Amino acid sequence: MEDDDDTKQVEFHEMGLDDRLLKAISKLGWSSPTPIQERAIPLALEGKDILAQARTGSGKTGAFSVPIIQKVLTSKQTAIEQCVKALILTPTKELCSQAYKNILELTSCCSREVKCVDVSPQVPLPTQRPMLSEKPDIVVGTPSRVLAHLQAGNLNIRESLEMIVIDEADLMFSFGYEDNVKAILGQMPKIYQAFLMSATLGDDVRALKKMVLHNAVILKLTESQLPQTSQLTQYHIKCPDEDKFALIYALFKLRLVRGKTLLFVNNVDRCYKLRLFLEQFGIPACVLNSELPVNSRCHIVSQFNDGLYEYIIASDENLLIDPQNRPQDDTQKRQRKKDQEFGVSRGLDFQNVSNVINFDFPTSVQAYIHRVGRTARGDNKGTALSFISLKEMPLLERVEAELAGKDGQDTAVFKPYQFKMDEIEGFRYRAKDAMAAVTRVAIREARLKEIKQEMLNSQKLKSHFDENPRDLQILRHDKNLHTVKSQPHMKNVPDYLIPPTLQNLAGKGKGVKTRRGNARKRGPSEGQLKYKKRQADPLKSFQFKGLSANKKRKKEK
Ligand SMILES: Nc1ncnc2c1ncn2[C@@H]1O[C@H](COP(=O)(O)OP(=O)(O)OP(=O)(O)O)[C@@H](O)[C@H]1O
Repeated sequence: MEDDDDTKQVEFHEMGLDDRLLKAISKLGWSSPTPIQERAIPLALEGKDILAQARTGSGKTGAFSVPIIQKVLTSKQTAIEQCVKALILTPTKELCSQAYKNILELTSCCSREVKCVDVSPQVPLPTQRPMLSEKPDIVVGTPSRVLAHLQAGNLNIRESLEMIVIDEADLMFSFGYEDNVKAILGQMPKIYQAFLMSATLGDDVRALKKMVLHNAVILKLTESQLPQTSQLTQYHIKCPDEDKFALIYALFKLRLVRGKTLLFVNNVDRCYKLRLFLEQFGIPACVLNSELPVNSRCHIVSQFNDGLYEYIIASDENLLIDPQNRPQDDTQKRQRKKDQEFGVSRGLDFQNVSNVINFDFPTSVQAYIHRVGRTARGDNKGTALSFISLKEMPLLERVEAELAGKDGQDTAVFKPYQFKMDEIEGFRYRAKDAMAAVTRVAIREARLKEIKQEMLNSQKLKSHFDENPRDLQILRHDKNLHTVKSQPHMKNVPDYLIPPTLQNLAGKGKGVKTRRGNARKRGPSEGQLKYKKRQADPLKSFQFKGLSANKKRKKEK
């Protein structure tokens, strides 16, 4: 059954929602439902199964969370026993954490009545048993984690479960969850209400639909896969791979790219290569990839959302893996150090991202859509810029054909980014110098160093952070890795490097170094710098019961 009802806009307060839920919605600043919410919420409240396809960033999480919370609140009026009523499955831990947070926000005015837990964090199963034994109303998790709890007897849904959501449904099979989902369905009661949410409707979603839904309403929003050109501007710039580094250096230093920016590369090594390169020019960036512990990943995203970082270099390598080549058996899975339940570009709600830069062009159309969908979310505007080497051209053409074809845009999808590469010869020269320091060994060291550092942050200090959550705010993930030798002069841009046409745009005198400016401005003394550095390093500056971490370590020895 396809729903093509086209009547007037229905507002949240006309949906028969509980006042506490309406208050939380208003606290979130959601003045009106998005199109998918407007269509899905009333149908869900009627008890219909729903298959919803709507573009990335269109508010699908609210479309299933609002009716679930409403139904839980309604059932509380007559329920005698506390039980698990809804299960939300998403393919990555980050998405679990995001859905969980959204539910917490939506239940902020009824948090005593509606309990929700996220079981995705990779702690030992028994650690989560106590919270599941309280039979929370809503359980969020990845399919593998939920199944593990079901099999361990920590969770029982056979009698009580009323609703199941499969979010980012099109990823479930390609992330290898088919068997997990089947096994979970095998433990559900015969009658339940189900929601499948997806940005695309492919064969995998159709297969899931057969498995999970009964006579569902299909909400296929005929909007484009990405926001319209008035909201999202997509540029491309042709440059050989070796020029990409000089180009990004010039764009940042000349302030041609401003605001929070996500830079996508195609593998973990490239993350560190780019980070070490930028580090030499005094441009700090965080790295996000599947090797980092999940606590660090979630912390980086939340700090980025809080405005602590300007740049994140992300590799969405899981999305770029050909589904045919995903490791199938357990041995293979164990051999891969990377977290299979990781996804940077899928569904993650990075907030207020001004720019997405495809430093490396993604290897599939879907990966392009999901990366670029991290900007221009909700009703915000955004820019996407793709660097294209000659060998990446066919991929760009595929994306262009797909977006132009499906979205029916009357203008070209991509605008050429007007930039004269030959005007940045000086940047190229410096970039070459910096690249010489970014050796394979430096990259390997940086990768190892960061993993070690992040493991320490996320495990050893976890209990400290649990007790002192405010300290977590000052723990930074973008500090210099120091695996390449830094040359202080590289951090500044002398006048002669700035192309004449860009002298004004580059904000000369506002951070871009001029000769006079240098002479006048004396930096902090070495001692001041050391003190600042020490203060900025929570591992050194934390106070454990009146002792600094270092002193404590020494004392323990
Ligand atoms: N009714 C609304 N009004 C304004 N903003 C909203 C509304 N509903 C959701 N949002 C905001 O829009 C952003 C995107 O929402 P959400 O993450 O649910 O999108 P999505 O469709 O699930 O995207 P994806 O497919 O990438 O997961 C979020 O920041 C969310 O807070």
